[in-house]
Amino acid sequence: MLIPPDPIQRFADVFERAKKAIPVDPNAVVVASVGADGRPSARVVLLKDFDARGFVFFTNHESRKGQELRAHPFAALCFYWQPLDEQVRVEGRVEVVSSEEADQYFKSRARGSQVGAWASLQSQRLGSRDELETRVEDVEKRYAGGDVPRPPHWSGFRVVPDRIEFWHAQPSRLHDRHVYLRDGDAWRAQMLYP
Ligand SMILES: Cc1cc2nc3c(=O)[nH]c(=O)nc-3n(C[C@H](O)[C@H](O)[C@H](O)COP(=O)(O)O)c2cc1C
Repeated sequence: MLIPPDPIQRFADVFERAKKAIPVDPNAVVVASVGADGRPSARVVLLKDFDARGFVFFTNHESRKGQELRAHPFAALCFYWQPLDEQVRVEGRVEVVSSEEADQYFKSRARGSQVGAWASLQSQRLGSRDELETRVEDVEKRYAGGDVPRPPHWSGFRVVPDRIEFWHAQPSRLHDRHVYLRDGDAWRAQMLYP
């Protein structure tokens, strides 16, 4: 098989197929970060945008992942689309998206999610559900009758890829692995043993 030259276009093609095959959250992706002690942590987020600049998700920048990614700005993403028998791994440096980009996405969110972004001290210890509900009510009161602004601690991270790997299952169990390594402005593709 000839390896397609552009991994971003290839991702776009696979993602289109994933959206058709998977009714719920086809954009769910595991993101791994590394703590100050060198210990990795991983969780699922939703991919909200991607293009040649990178892969974007939104979160609380004071959360565990937020603190880790700001202190050590490298991440690994891992998509697995079972109906497609396809895994895509993306690695690279992490940047914070522009305020305009974050504002634009925040405005498109449901009001409940906007309120939640203020009310939730994501990843901090929560004493009780009541405590959380009281915080939600307080935020609702504060912004009653008006728009909910984007909290300063809530924004997007863009993973700027320097390595993208496509893994595709083969019936022989000798699966296909194509890795793309960034080479200046271009990509260099090679196969890997499965
Ligand atoms: C399907 C799914 C989608 C999720 N999407 C997001 C998301 O886009 N942003 C986010 O901050 N957390 C999202 N979460 C919650 C995270 O997995 C995680 O619990 C939370 O961000 C706290 O992670 P941390 O303590 O490592 O920072 C999602 C969870 C699931 C299961």
